[in-house]
Amino acid sequence: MRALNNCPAPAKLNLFLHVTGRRPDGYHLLQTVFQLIDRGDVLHFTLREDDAIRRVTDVPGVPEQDDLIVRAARLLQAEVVRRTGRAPAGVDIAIDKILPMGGGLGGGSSDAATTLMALNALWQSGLSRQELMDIGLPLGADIPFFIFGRTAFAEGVGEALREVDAPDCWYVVIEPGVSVPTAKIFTSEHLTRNTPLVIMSDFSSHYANRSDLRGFGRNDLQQVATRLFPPVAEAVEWLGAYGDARMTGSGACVFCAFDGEDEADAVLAKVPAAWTGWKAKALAHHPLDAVPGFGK
Ligand SMILES: C[C@](O)(CO)[C@H](O)COP(=O)(O)OP(=O)(O)OC[C@H]1O[C@@H](n2ccc(N)nc2=O)[C@H](O)[C@@H]1O
Ligand SMILES: Nc1ncnc2c1ncn2[C@@H]1O[C@H](COP(=O)(O)OP(=O)(O)OP(=O)(O)O)[C@@H](O)[C@H]1O
Repeated sequence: MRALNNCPAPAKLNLFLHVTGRRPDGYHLLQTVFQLIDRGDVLHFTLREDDAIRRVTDVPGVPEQDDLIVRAARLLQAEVVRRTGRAPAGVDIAIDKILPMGGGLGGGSSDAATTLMALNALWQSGLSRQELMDIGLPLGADIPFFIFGRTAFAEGVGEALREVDAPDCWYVVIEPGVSVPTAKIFTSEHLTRNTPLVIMSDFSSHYANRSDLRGFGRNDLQQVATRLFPPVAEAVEWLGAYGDARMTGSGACVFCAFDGEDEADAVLAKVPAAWTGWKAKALAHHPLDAVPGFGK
């Protein structure tokens, strides 16, 4: 096998996100539910004759050497060298980037996760899912989730994952047109860091017969982000007229759940022209999950 084309890197939504503490290294302890959705970037991998790792698509604002895709590929390549004493073939990586950066949709993390899974298959390196998750975590707190590949209740900094059921619903997502730097939100003096712990079954029982999150949890980062980025506040207020609108991750995107596609379409038709809006369906599994060799 010389190439793997059309590898999906789906986005995630944080259905709720509680900040429950802070570690001595400054990272925050979270409780969240990660939901995969059927919208994302698409990556293409072609092996090279030499051992170079190259991103062959220009991504505005992200130099090749800083790209999480390239950094993830290098880490896996180094791990293969450590295990076998031989460098695997280099790779050209192309990306169809559609997810906004600093959108809270986990785009960069998902790209990196797909890279680790695809190269594990192309190089036949045989690493387990857990080993790939361990390689990814230092690059981004959301990477282990994308490799885990199921709707997940997450704790720690997002790396302690348990599969959980969530409704098979539709989401309307609004991109308010700003990019939110995650670190700026977490370092704010206004961030509350002491939300009481919930237990996973609280979430499951709340969600048993409904798609609406109303009454369960919140996104603790939202208060800080809406204060710093007024367009995020405007999007929450606008979408909030149709249901429980919440921010995902550290923002900027805002989402709301709907039982049916028709309801989502009706709201989407009204999104003000100044914003980008789209719908997506909840995914219970990562689309690469069903492909053999991507992690075992
Ligand atoms: C907030 C979430 O979107 C929830 O899904 C993610 O945990 C953020 O993940 P991410 O964008 O991949 O962020 P990272 O690159 O890991 O971290 C960026 C910065 O955010 C802060 N950060 C991030 C995650 C976390 N649990 N605590 C933190 O304090 C740290 O200052 C870190 O330097
Ligand atoms: N392949 C990549 N795609 C997007 N961003 C990347 C990539 N590689 C590095 N980055 C950097 O990571 C930053 C965060 O991008 P990303 O799209 O993951 O944010 P996000 O959706 O807010 O993520 P999260 O929900 O994890 O906070 C970008 O601003 C960019 O500088």
